[in-house]
Amino acid sequence: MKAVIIMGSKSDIDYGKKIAEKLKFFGIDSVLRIASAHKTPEKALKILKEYEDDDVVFVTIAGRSNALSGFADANTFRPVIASPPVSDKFAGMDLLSSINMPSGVAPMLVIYAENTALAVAKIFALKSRKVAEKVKEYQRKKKEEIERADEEAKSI
Ligand SMILES: Nc1c(C(=O)O)ncn1[C@@H]1O[C@H](COP(=O)(O)O)[C@@H](O)[C@H]1O
Repeated sequence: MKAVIIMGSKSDIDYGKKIAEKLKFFGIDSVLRIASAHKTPEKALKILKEYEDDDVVFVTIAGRSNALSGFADANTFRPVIASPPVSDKFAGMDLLSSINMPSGVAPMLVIYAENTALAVAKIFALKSRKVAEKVKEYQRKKKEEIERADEEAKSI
């Protein structure tokens, strides 16, 4: 059970590390790899094949024009979560390249590191009781945060 985080460039490394860090809360190991569908498609394919026989979820991080996520999804039977780094450059329009896929290509789009880790965890929770319990704990904590915030807001 592992998340394979494939980044399109070394420039995505901080975002990749952030997802890896968030996955630790759920008890999920991850590995960080770099390959670009635009620039090194053979390498991207090799990475997919390297892990595909294990129980993995692929997370693809690709800014600007996201070819990597669709490419990855079309070439593996494992789930692919596209988690493009959000950028306000170019009016945030990079995100559009992660949405409208050709038929038969279905990477799941989730943005932000924490949400991406949660999505990975929910997939693994299908098989692991331990991960399922961590997801429930996570959700409990989120609800408690809102309860606390509400109490504070009331007394302003
Ligand atoms: N979107 C893609 C792909 C791809 O989709 O194959 N390869 C690199 N990139 C992204 O382009 C941005 C700049 O990449 P460079 O550093 O190579 O210029 C990065 O966010 C990367 O993920």
